[in-house]
Amino acid sequence: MLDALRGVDDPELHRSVVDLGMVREIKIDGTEVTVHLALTIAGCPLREYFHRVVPERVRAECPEVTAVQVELSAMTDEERTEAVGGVRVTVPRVGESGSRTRIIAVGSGKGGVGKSTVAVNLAAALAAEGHRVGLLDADIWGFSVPHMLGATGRPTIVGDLIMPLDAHGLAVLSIGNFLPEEGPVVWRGPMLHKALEQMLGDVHWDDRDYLVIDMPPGTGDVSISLSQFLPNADFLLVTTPHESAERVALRAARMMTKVGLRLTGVVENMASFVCDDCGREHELFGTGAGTRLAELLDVPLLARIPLEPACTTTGTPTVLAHPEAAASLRFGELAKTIAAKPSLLHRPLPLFT
Ligand SMILES: Nc1ncnc2c1ncn2[C@@H]1O[C@H](COP(=O)(O)OP(=O)(O)OP(=O)(O)O)[C@@H](O)[C@H]1O
Repeated sequence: MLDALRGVDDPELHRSVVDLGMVREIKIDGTEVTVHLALTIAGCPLREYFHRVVPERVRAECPEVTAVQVELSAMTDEERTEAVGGVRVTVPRVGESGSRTRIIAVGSGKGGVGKSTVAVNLAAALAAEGHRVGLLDADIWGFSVPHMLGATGRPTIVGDLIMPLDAHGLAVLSIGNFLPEEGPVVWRGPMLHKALEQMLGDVHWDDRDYLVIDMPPGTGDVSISLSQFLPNADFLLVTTPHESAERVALRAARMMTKVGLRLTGVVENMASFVCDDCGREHELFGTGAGTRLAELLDVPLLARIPLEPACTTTGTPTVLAHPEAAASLRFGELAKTIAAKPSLLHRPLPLFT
């Protein structure tokens, strides 16, 4: 019976209820079974999940069982600390040596060029390729990821570990999940540094394959902190074809090298418009900006994403809502390009060092 329960995972901690020490008692009375589980938090929103999954699992493993009762209680503080402590030990923190999570930081010079759109769709496209992906919205002042993914709830906290939200198969966390809807963020450098440290270290990212980070535009305290926490991050710079965006992106790239971030490649967003009727691609805002910027920075132009009216849809990333759209196909190619290169160009920009 214990073996049957080994197949039941705590959906937040992603560990078997047996390994987490949640199984308190198993009573067998003929062909009827009662399982008592101690949950990590009282009033756990996952009660319904356990009432459904435990009987399913037991019946699948032991077909002779005719009835399964599930009783739930809550762990004590000490028991919870021990259970969560076990999770921490086996899962290295993101950015620590031993963590196999590849960090993809998505930044831009100017705001509004589609950095969050690229981060969200890249994360979803990587997940669609079968990778386990986390998405951290570090755009402290302009967070938009909760809205874009419909992940506006509050995260659960187990012991001192924060559980990211689940949205479309992505583990997601934004500063917006801790703040009132329209609340302002008035944080100075040291507070920001601490908040970011917590969002990387105290969140149960669970050894994901990728953690995509939506950075704030430009460079500043957040970029400096992240360069310290995550020196091996792959950094993608998003720009649009507009000359002004290109200039600002170039300046941002220079500043990034000064804080030690390493640029991996350029993504040109809103690069063109693909006509539904004739299928032709029109360069509405001029050509060559992404290529020029990539050449100047001596990094590859990783993708050119066309304008996509459906990109404004909120709640579901375009790659999932409209997988056939031209932009979605390019996001898919971008995900493949990134996944195909286990370690992209980890080196300082030659021009500016
Ligand atoms: N390829 C695209 N086609 C059409 N609309 C797009 C595209 N990319 C982004 N957008 C739209 O442009 C607006 C700005 O995008 P987004 O919020 O991703 O930019 P950002 O660079 O993250 O901005 P900020 O720095 O202010 O957070 C959004 O309304 C988004 O839906």
